[in-house]
Amino acid sequence: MLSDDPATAGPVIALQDGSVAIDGRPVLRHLNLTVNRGEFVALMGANGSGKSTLVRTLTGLRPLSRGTLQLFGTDFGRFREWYRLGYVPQRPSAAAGVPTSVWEVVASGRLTRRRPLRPKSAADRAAIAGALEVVGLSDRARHAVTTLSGGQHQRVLIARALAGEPELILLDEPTAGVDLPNQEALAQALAVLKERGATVVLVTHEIGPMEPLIDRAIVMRDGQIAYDGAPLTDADVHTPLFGGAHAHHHAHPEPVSDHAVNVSSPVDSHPEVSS
Ligand SMILES: Nc1ncnc2c1ncn2[C@@H]1O[C@H](COP(=O)(O)OP(=O)(O)OP(=O)(O)O)[C@@H](O)[C@H]1O
Repeated sequence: MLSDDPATAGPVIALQDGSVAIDGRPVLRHLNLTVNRGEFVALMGANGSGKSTLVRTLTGLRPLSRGTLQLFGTDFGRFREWYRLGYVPQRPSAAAGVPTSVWEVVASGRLTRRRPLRPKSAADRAAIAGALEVVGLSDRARHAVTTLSGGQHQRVLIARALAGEPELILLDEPTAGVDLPNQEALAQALAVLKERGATVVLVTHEIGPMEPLIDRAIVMRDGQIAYDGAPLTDADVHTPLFGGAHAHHHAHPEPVSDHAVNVSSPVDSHPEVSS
């Protein structure tokens, strides 16, 4: 999946002085963030601190109002290699509309790899089957996604991202409202990605079974990076770093989350994140 080409040896994400304003209100303020190839980063912080906005900015769903962003060494404005990114949004959307099978949702993750109007290749089929296996849902391939639990649903979305064989995967609270067995299945899927050398940015409120995977923790506070360093534990979440005793996080309620600030994509030409 990864090449040893020296041209791809630099940081996967390089954000400099990045600011984002929503309706004129600053939501991200002067962020500097470099993520190197193969790092597994936990992005943490109190509710409303800007984690989702940062992830959306990194995928192009939210434009920067100031600063520069490079992905894989390419200026964001010139970046076209969307197949190198996988994105699992906060809000589960796989079941919207007509009942779609698990296999179809995962297959949609191959869209940016395929040339239009071509039948799926053997490589496509192998990638789809492999992604379902990684998340432990091979036996559910023909089931309608509407029949799945919230945790299984999240695993389908992760399989969709995996099917595109991304080098960088961004996941926005995949474990929120998910029971422990499903969290463990998610952790196993992410461990496979990590072994393959992928770079992972994981927004999370609780670390739980992800703990052994995490190389680096970033804590957001009021749209800025309050901490960037060694991995934290779930106990650290109650420290002032996270906004003090009155600003504890709460996991989003079942099913998974129904986030009030869901945004639609202002970037039409971005099939991997807009479906
Ligand atoms: N579409 C939007 N319209 C208005 N305000 C928004 C929008 N999206 C985000 N915000 C605001 O930006 C700030 C950061 O929100 P964001 O969702 O990025 O935080 P978060 O750290 O991901 O929070 P959570 O843990 O609750 O998901 C919040 O104050 C939020 O209200």
